[in-house]
Amino acid sequence: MTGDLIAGAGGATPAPASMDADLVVSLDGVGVRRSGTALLHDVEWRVEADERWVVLGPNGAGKTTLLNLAAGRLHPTTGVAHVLGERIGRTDLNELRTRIGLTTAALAERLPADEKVRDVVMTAAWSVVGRWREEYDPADEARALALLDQLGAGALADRDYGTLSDGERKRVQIARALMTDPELLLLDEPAAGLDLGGREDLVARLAMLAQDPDAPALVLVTHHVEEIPPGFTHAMLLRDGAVMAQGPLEVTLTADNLTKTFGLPLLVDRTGDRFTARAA
Ligand SMILES: Nc1ncnc2c1ncn2[C@@H]1O[C@H](COP(=O)(O)OP(=O)(O)OP(=O)(O)O)[C@@H](O)[C@H]1O
Repeated sequence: MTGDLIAGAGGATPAPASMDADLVVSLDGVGVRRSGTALLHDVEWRVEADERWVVLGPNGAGKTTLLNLAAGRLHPTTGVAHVLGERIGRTDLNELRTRIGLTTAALAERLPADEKVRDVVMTAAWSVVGRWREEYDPADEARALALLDQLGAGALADRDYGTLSDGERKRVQIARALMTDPELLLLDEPAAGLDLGGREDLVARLAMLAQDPDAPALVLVTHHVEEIPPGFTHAMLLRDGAVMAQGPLEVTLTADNLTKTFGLPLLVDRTGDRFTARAA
């Protein structure tokens, strides 16, 4: 992967003068409530353009809710959320969303099985799924093919999306999320359901993206420390909608913090730039 295709974090809309222009996500005392339940409470979070964050926590911790906030798909119930310099609730979210790449299981389900892989990627330029009558520039097609190449999926460009393996689909989904040259890339459990080979291949590709200085700011949600790609810089640990710990990876991903987050005694080991965790 070369990263040539990924522009830096320059934005179409400048951040308000009071905000640090390098701040991609800024949450101040953010809470989200649904049906009387707090899905997130009192979250303080700053993501800078050159940071690569992993969000870890058990089922139901609020990880997807946090990602949806960062994607501008959800309004905070309390507190203030800025994404790419825009205040959520006071901005045109459709415009903002074109500046954010997002992969989630729910979005993946909407991709048509009979669509050519190259079109699955290219249609992101129009924020649509399923090619219809949109006019595509040859440059769009070239970009889609180059992104597929970059993700190791170039040979799949003319296949029907529905014929791909889970691992191949994940790579195509990431290429699609990068199509609009986003300033922020959000990945919700990209390695879920992959076998060991598929996971390691994806981790290696995400590591290349993470280490590319021209890549967008990255936020990756996972349940497993084994899935943290080398090059990720920060971690946010969530439990029951509350932040248990956050900060630079090497000081945040401790046995104590993971034990607190997952609610059982855990040991964490680091080998080179990879992590493993197991019950103590
Ligand atoms: N609209 C809603 N109304 C009520 N509760 C909700 C709503 N949406 C989510 N929740 C609950 O909020 C909690 C956090 O959900 P969220 O999907 O953010 O967790 P998660 O950390 O991503 O979980 P998982 O790892 O299982 O995907 C869960 O208990 C979920 O059931």
